[in-house]
Amino acid sequence: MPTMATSAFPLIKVVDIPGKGKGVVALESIPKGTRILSEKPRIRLSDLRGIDSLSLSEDDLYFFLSFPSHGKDEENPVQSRLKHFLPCVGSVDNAIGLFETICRVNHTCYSPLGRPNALYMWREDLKEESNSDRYPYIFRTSSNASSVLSATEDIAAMEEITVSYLQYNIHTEDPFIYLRRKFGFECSCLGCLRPASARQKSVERIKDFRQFTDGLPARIALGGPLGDPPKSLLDSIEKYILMICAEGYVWQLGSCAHDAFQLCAFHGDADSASKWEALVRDSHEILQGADSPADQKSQKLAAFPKTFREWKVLGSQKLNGPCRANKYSHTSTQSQILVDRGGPGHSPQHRSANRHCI
Ligand SMILES: C[S@@+](CC[C@H](N)C(=O)[O-])C[C@H]1O[C@@H](n2cnc3c(N)ncnc32)[C@H](O)[C@@H]1O
Repeated sequence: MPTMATSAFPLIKVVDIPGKGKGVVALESIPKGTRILSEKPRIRLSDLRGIDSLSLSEDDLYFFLSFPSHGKDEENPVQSRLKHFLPCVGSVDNAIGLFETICRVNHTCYSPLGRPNALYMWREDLKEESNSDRYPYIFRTSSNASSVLSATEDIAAMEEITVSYLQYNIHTEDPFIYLRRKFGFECSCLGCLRPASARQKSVERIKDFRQFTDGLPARIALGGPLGDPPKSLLDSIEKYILMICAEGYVWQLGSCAHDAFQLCAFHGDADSASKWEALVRDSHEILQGADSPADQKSQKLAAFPKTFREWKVLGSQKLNGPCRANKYSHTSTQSQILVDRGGPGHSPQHRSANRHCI
């Protein structure tokens, strides 16, 4: 497998990774936000059904068979492998591709003990070439589709590059069980090596988070004497942000911080609203790129919170910017992140009344 040695991309290499088959490591440090690689598929199918009639060259068949298979012996060896490539081959039109290097990237779960340091996505939907030097991870293709691998963390030289096959969505099922059922392998990331009881506690916290966020828009909009006092709701939002980030899902910070922004904007607190939305913007910059519509919207709201369409609809009240959630800004590294295993309300700091907020 080749080392990628072009000036456009950082140096990476496919190597053997104990217990996982092959994997990809960085040969130099890669700053967060870097586009590590964009790659066109080596083999592309319009959908999975095409696999039966696929005639592979000898080279391609050899390549296919170099991937691990978790299928039963009687299964078609190509098909049984394809099943396990699926996380990295989806596209907007459901076409399937097999990528020389991107398909070698292993998985890490989001957990209190770690998280992936990269993300890949298929950028077929974007039709122009990127002209952004500042945000090179935005890849736009004008012709054939590509899959793009971007660093979501600073990656050290010789560190393995991993993604989440479940993308950055939160899952309310134990990922170890889900991955075994769906992709046929037993994940050996640090989160999955925890005892089942510890993994189950994470699942419970994630369900609790999901329940809280599902009910949040209604609670924010209710406001006034019938609803939660806005300060205490804001406090709860921050506690849940801390909890879910401690579970490794740092990308949830963006959507929760936007909820907090709305709450402050509904109550006409420009200063606090702006600070919350700055966290949203940071999140979007890494995940979607600074020229994505989502990021441009949050840049504008952070700079001019009063342009929010429902500005001050619930009156005027001084609230708070982030007090501890800013620790999770994506300029932080994993090691700086506080792990709050107690969940909302369990830590004395969470209950402190006179907090100093940014
Ligand atoms: C898309 S391939 C990744 C490249 C693969 N390791 C190889 O040798 O070509 C997915 C397969 O890699 C292995 N794998 C990926 N992440 C893993 C993990 N966290 N723990 C154990 N095996 C993993 C599993 O065999 C999985 O089916």
